[in-house]
Amino acid sequence: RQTGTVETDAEKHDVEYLTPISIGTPPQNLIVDFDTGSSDLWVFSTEMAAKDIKGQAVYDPNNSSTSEKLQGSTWQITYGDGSSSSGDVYLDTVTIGNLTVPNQAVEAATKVSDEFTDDANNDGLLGLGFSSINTVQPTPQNTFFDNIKNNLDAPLFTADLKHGAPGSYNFGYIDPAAYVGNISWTPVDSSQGFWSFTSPGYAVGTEAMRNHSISGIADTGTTLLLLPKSVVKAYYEEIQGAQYDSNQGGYVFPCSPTPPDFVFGVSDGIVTVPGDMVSYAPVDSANQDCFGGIQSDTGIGFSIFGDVALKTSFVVFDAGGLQLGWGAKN
Ligand SMILES: O=C([C@@H]1CCCNC1)N1CCCCC1
Repeated sequence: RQTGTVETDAEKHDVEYLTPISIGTPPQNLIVDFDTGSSDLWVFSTEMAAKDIKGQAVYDPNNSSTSEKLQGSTWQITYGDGSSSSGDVYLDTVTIGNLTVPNQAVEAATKVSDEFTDDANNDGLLGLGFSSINTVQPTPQNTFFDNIKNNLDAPLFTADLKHGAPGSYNFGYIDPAAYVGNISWTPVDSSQGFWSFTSPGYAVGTEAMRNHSISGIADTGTTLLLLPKSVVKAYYEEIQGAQYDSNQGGYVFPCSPTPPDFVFGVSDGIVTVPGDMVSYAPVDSANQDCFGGIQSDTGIGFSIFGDVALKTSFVVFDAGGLQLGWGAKN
């Protein structure tokens, strides 16, 4: 039985968190976005048109003595923000930190949408959702975590994402030095392939908790905290000058004073998103108005607890107990 750890770094404004992995023999080093909201491990590859690659590292299966083409298999994924990618599939050795899966399905991209081409530092995605939503056809493939979880001391991983500082993903153990107090546990519904849970309520600033349950997914691959329209409206009503700005595509408000905290319940505990983390990023160089880190989940059908929520906590993704644990960071 094993455990592993790997450092993850925040891009500008914590828009995404990028983590090094290696693929093949000899190892090819790529830096990818660990995404608990999807379940494909796909990478930029030598099979793509040169015009679609702008600075990314690529996987070259022909340069790996351990790659094996999964004949006849293809994949295609479209994300909630409209971005997409597709390609074919190899089995190859994948290593994260000190953990290795010898025959991991590596989805080599032949095409990616502009959002990925224009994201120079991101070489692909590593899905940490449930394998039931892997897009490989005709036979869906397992995620890295599903392939290794039975070799781990415990079938779980943890995400310790930080604001503008390196964080870490750990596999197989809960680091007692990473959190203080008790971890609040809540059951996960994995039927849609996501780490889905229901928060019993929320509060704005120092107000009393409102009994308004919010169902959503813990998604390390989504930047913001996307909540029901009614909750978002109640929050921004407490900020002088906050308004929905159709040009920016979301709520914008004066960068100072610091907005109120947003608190949401997790079973017997609470998670506090500090006001200065709700203030996501200035909308212009004048730095007067800020784009909100809390926006509406309209049209998705459930909320998305993205990085704005996750980076406040030490989060345990427990596939054994099918539960999420939220702990206060040390
Ligand atoms: O495409 C996504 C997200 C996009 C950002 C990265 N994580 C996956 N989904 C999650 C929400 C429901 C629709 C699918």
